[in-house]
Amino acid sequence: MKCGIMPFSSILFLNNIFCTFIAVLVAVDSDIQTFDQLYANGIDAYWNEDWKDCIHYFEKSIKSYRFMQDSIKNCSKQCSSETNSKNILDSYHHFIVKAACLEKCEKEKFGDSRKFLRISKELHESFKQKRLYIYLQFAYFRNGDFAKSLAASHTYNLYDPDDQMMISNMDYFRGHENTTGDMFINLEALPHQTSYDLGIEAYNREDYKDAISHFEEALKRFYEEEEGCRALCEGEYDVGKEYSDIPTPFHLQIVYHYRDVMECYLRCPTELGRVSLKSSINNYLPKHYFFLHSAYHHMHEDMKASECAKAYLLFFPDNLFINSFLERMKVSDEVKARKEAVNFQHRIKLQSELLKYLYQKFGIRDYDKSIFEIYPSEDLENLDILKREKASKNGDTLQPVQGDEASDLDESGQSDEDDGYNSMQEKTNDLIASKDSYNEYVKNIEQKKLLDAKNLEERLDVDISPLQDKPIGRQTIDSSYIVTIPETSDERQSSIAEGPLLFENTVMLANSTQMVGPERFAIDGMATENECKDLIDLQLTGGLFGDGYKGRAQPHTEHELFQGITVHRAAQLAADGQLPASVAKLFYDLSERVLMQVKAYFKLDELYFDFTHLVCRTAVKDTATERDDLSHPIHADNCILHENGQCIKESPAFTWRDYSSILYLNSGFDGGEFIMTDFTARRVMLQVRPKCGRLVSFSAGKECLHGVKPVTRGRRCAMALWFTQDPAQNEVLRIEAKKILDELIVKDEL
Ligand SMILES: O=C(O)CCC(=O)C(=O)O
Ligand SMILES: [Fe+2]
Repeated sequence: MKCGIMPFSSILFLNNIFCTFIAVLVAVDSDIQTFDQLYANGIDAYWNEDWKDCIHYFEKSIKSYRFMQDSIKNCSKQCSSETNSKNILDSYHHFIVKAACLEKCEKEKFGDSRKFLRISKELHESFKQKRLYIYLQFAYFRNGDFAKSLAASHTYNLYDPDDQMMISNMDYFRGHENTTGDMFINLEALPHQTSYDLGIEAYNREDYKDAISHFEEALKRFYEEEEGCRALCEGEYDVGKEYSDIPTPFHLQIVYHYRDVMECYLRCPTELGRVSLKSSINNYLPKHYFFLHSAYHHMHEDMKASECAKAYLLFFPDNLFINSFLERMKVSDEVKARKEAVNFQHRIKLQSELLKYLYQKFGIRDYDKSIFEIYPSEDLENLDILKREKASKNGDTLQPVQGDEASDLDESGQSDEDDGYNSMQEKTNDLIASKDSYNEYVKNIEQKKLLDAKNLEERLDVDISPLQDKPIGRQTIDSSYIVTIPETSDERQSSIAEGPLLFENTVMLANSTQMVGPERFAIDGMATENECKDLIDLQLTGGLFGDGYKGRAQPHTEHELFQGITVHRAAQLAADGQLPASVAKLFYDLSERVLMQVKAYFKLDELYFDFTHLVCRTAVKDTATERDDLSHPIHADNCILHENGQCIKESPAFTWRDYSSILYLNSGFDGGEFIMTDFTARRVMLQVRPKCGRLVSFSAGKECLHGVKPVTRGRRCAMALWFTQDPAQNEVLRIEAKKILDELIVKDEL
């Protein structure tokens, strides 16, 4: 027999993994066959190009393996409930009862000989590593079973995305005319992960009811699987063989075995979060509780939200966000963390302590430390990032899809079925003070806008037809009625404010009406010249090229370089002594001031940070001054602008963002005006020239399509801030940053 395997798309040879398999036995139904017989038969058939037989034997191996695993899990479950020892970790009584029970149960399932259950580590590994699918995909393919071959390739590709052979197979399938979306089946999908993924999907859709039911199901399945995983840990150890060269007196043998079993136990929670060969979802179990807490809170089931919040704290007791939730809701001590989470944590703690004790007693120092770090550090920012990751998975964030314009919008720019503006109002209604009068006001503005838009349509003297074949959002033309917010604030001082100005030295530039649309304003004087200068210095010292755009330094245009820094990074740099703490603090404080002003102006009860970014756009030297692109294409901040003019709240948009602000830090560059367009995303209706301390703020939906004109000379710096009304989206890294800064300030004061 030759050891090798062929991909169907090339004649590459892969070392035959099965050459090293050791003979083991397994029994399935009454048809007793060894695993190696099944394999050997499968492989023989493979090389004889007898695809039917090959498939038959391999499928049977998979079935047998699953049957064996399920049986062990079931026996263990059954036998655990037969013993009721209080002190499970020590009780010999418990061992004897359970061992006798297992013996009986397994005998019933597998027949007389316990050796049927033996399976070599190598073979076990190959099952775990799904290597069978490498063979199967080819056998299916040659047997003419296109869909199954695709599914087998897909299954292995998910498990080992770096495997070149499977990558080329998948390329082949994707380009094939017979391929349909429903053929991409993961034959090894884990039910608990499937539920978890559905939960995340529902959560991102803001369908919290659905999210709850998926996450609850995922949790239930997680605990069942975790129990099963531990049962397999108990079942797979071959005493005597591993330690054959060491004298193994009774107690020592038990301890050695027990050590292996406990190591295996403690790996279970991580293994259950495994999505591929190299990656596992971080903090898989705690995340269930975080999302459940948030989803229940959205559904106003605050008791359940609190129980999940407390369950989350069992893993990460210092989480500021959850702690502040419990404080805010005044949750009493009577409310306890979810029971299953308490039990889980308790058991993990006991097992870890016992294993550590064992290592210590035996002087073992070179153990795998990660075993005790199941949930090593909180990556809660990743819950935030999780969405961002999803959001930017398809490349650029918030860039409109390219294509021809084919607008099916009505004159108001709103499509019938997707009225983001109204639904955002619905969402925030209960949060807005003096709701009715405010709504009345918004309705008036909206009506006025409709009228204006209609009138403008008739009066516009510009022809947009040459732009029709260009992607929406990348080019604009000025309307003949473009409103330019003046350079100096004096002309606008008489504007009527919608909410109060909070800070001294600030002056109103323009309110919503003057900015020709709902929910927008511009204010001057939010930062002093010195503050602007310090922040620009901070940006230039600590800013990263392409920050926020996956390191792409030219995310929007090849004519400019984009650099950014977050509050968290600024705080970290200050902690490392690379920046003055006072400047990092200024960044934090100034952004805080902006939030307060936005909240006051729009009369909001609650507003949270989603993301804050200090950014500079620098014109590349000798670049064209006559540019027909934009520094930042026209977009909305919480929906995807499609070529038909619709802006849909869907991934990869940051759908939870409700308000946006830009605090400008300088002038003295060419171009770079902030612009707002009408619903076509082509006609500029409003223009603001940046300058130090000038703040522009607006709602993040499709009612505020905006962008930046090309910066043709110099550097344009600004603080961009996005806010949300959803407490679950409160930016966790910012809370971290505050912690770092507070510590630094205290140190400075000492
Ligand atoms: O810098 C500006 O004026 C606007 C930037 C912007 O709209 C964004 O980053 O989403
Ligand atoms: Fe924006």
